[in-house]
Amino acid sequence: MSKKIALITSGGDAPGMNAAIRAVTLQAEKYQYQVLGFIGGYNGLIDNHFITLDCHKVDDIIRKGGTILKSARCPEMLDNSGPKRVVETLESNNIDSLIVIGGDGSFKGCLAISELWQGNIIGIPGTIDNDINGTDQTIGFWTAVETALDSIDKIRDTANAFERIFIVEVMGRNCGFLAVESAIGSGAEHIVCKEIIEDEVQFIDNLLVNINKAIRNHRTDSYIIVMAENSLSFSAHELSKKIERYTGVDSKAAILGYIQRGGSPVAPDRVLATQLGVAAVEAIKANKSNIMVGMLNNTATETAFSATSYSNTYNQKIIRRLNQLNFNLD
Ligand SMILES: Nc1ncnc2c1ncn2[C@@H]1O[C@H](COP(=O)(O)OP(=O)(O)OP(=O)(O)O)[C@@H](O)[C@H]1O
Ligand SMILES: O=P(O)(O)OC[C@H]1O[C@](O)(CO)[C@@H](O)[C@@H]1O
Repeated sequence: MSKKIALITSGGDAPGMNAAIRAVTLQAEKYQYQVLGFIGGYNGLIDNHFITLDCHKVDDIIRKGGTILKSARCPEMLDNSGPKRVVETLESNNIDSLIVIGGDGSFKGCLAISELWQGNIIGIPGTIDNDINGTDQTIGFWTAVETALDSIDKIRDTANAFERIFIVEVMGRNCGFLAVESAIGSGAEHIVCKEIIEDEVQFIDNLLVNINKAIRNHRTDSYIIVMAENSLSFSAHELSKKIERYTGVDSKAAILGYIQRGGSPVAPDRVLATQLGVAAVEAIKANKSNIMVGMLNNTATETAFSATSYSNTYNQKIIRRLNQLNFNLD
């Protein structure tokens, strides 16, 4: 049966989104399904702004960062008018399926649409935060870790030269995975993320004592703390000042910011994006709806949108991961 698929990228852009767009388009062509790529996330669906995707449009985009369909946040989706206008666009174009590449916020948008529309809605997890239940990794995560490692390695050089303490803040919204893998991969001395903080005052007291001890014992020339954004009630700069006052050692903060969202996707992101793009079209072919496709333990999985939100189970997952690798949590 012929199908007409609407495709968007939504929320924070992530390296590998283009690879997923390519995979959806090529797999759809295999079945002679048509794919309309709407521009700028849900805004494109509200404004009926799209391009037709085919093998020529997705040629050579697998290695490119960003998203050829653009992405955005769309506040209108948070009240009734947004989903209603999306459905008007879907119906006026005779679309029967919608694929959304984005984070768990985007999947809440899918749920809102599903209350008004009977078509097949499939999600593909794309966000650098890796904050989605139902997949071990999200598209873009490993590229963001690589970018963070590249920066932290450079910070280490100057930190060693000046024997300084550095706080390196990474993204992640409210999730510590990006901080965890960046800290482990860079050989950082410490990590700060919400999931390991029970009592902030106590946590900071321990941190200060540990840094002081390490510095007095000359265990390392420099001391790097990888901190997830939004993990404390104060900024990375304020933390560096506290540390400097306590230890008497020069301390600096470096906020990595948006560079983590860019760049050519690394191999694991390209491969995951390709697998999930194909899986999304297969799910449509099998007449499935309201699910996100993902990979758990190298096995393709499907998770109801309602179960994709980042949850407290991740606290345990993060602590286990750090303990497994003998990472200092005190
Ligand atoms: N509760 C909701 N109901 C309807 N739509 C929503 C809801 N939450 C988010 N959306 C829609 O999804 C868009 C993207 O959500 P959000 O900004 O949370 O990013 P995300 O998809 O979680 O990705 P990332 O975390 O990588 O930025 C929002 O701008 C909004 O249009
Ligand atoms: O691009 P914006 O809207 O400033 O959003 C930034 C947020 O998006 C992300 O890059 C992806 O969710 C987060 O890590 C970060 O907190």
